[in-house]
Amino acid sequence: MSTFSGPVVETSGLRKEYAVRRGTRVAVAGLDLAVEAGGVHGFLGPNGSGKTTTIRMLLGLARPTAGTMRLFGEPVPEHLPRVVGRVGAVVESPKFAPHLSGRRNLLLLSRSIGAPDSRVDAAVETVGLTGRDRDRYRTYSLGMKQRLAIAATLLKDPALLILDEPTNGLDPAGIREVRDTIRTLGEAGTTVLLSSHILAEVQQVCTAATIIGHGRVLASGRVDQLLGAATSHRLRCTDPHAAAGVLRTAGLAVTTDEDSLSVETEDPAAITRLLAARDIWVRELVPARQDLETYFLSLTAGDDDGQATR
Ligand SMILES: Nc1ncnc2c1ncn2[C@@H]1O[C@H](COP(=O)(O)OP(=O)(O)OP(=O)(O)O)[C@@H](O)[C@H]1O
Repeated sequence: MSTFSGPVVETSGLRKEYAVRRGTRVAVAGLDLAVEAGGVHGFLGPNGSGKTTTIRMLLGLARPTAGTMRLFGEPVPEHLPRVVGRVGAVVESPKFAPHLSGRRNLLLLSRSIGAPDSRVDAAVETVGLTGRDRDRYRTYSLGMKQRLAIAATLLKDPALLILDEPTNGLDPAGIREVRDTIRTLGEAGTTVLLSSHILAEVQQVCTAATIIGHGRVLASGRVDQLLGAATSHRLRCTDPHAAAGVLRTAGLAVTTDEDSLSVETEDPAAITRLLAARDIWVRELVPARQDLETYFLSLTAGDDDGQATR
């Protein structure tokens, strides 16, 4: 095992142009990406913003026009053979034999890569297919098929797992199953790079995120830092007009909005304390935390399709 301690995935000035009939299409336009070890890193952007192209380049499936990429510190694609054993990826739906059970499919795969059969049990358990693993693949729901695809990548016990839109086409139950699997993997120490355009889903599992648009990074960092601390609180109380005066006198920033107030403070207990002392009673006090979706929309506002332009 290497003692490498830098970002697990790193790209610098990564660019990909496709020749199209009327010139050149820029799919990735100078992308600087850094994914630190451990946890789930969301790779987020609207349709056509360059996520799949970036992932394909990292995996040696497409050749960059310019820029550099590293996996575990090794330049890729040049040294991909050195690191590929540590990388699992679900980019397209893998082919499983429909008449065989999920378990049998995994056993065949694990033997083909020389992994011990015990890995199959571990993988089945991690993706939550225990109890259904002996059923035929063709009887699986889409969510189960997607989890089996993830299980297949776990057979080589990867330190980095790259998942491209793994919840695409799934119903809410399937999305939840796959999300739980991803969360389990991240908590177990696997670094997961998870591409998606469904922000609300991603927010629930990601520790860090990179948001791209037009093939460029718009924002990157820990999810809690991207969203900022919740300092804004929405307040409903018995006398909003008097409450606004009390809170402003105490030095808090207050804006009024019909029957509720918006109050800026890092200590919401102070609001209840100040108002109770003046016989004003709080009915509702809710932190108005920005969610990733709102943040994402504010960054990508005005994009028709997220595509890069020259
Ligand atoms: N083989 C190709 N030839 C020409 N253009 C391509 C090719 N592959 C991708 N593109 C274009 O590159 C841009 C980025 O596509 P890409 O699939 O990487 O985006 P994405 O962020 O993964 O989108 P989605 O969420 O829809 O999967 C798009 O404009 C797409 O049409």
